[in-house]
Amino acid sequence: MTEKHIVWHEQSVEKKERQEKNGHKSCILWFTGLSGSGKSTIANALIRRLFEEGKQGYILDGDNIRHGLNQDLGFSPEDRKENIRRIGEVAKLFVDSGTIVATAFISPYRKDRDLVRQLVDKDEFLEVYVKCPLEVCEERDPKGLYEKARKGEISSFTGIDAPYEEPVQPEIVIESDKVSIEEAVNQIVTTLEEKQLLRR
Ligand SMILES: Nc1ncnc2c1ncn2[C@@H]1O[C@H](COP(=O)(O)OS(=O)(=O)O)[C@@H](OP(=O)(O)O)[C@H]1O
Ligand SMILES: Nc1ncnc2c1ncn2[C@@H]1O[C@H](COP(=O)(O)OP(=O)(O)O)[C@@H](O)[C@H]1O
Repeated sequence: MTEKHIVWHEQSVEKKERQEKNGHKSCILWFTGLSGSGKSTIANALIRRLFEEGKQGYILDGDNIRHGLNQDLGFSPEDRKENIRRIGEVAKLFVDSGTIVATAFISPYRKDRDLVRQLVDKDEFLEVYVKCPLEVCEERDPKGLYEKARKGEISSFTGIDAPYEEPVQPEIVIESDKVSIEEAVNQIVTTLEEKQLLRR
């Protein structure tokens, strides 16, 4: 690789100072799960709850990011890897800004998720597995994509003809076919409290 003449610049305001000002720690809540499992719905309900309690939160959502930052990427394993790598780097910047960032990407490959985990401190990454049987996701089919995938109109669709690797030791498991959206939010808030992330 050619030498890159670039130097890391420290900022005048540190992460710790931002966290102190916000009154809570910052972290990545990495939602993963099949399309239609409820990642986006639960992340939105959570960030709304945190917002109403005066906490700084933000969502990075698969569909939105693929409209802009990652519009050059498709759904091959290599493109999904690059998708997750870039999101990981962006999420890390949000952590540095003092924000609780919720990311809602299928992120089907364990290795790609683990690479993001390694980007931040140990207590700054929480994997949130939104577990939901394929049949339930397919029945929900909020965007009609499973139907298209079954008809062969979309190829390499996760759960149909592309793999999803379940997390091995996620910090949080939400069984979205068994708990309500509100219960899911409570479950995440409880974990954040237990890990002392909602305090300075
Ligand atoms: N082939 C294929 N496989 C899976 N998903 C597909 C595909 N094509 C389009 N979509 C739509 O894109 C959303 C998933 O994007 P992600 O960036 O989360 O995917 S990944 O993490 O890179 O695997 C996913 O959105 P969610 O339903 O929010 O998960 C789909 O709406
Ligand atoms: N307990 C639940 N948790 C999350 N979503 C649920 C739940 N029950 C039903 N749903 C519905 O399932 C769909 C999930 O879609 P979405 O949040 O876009 O999933 P994803 O982001 O994982 O693709 C939504 O239409 C949502 O209203």
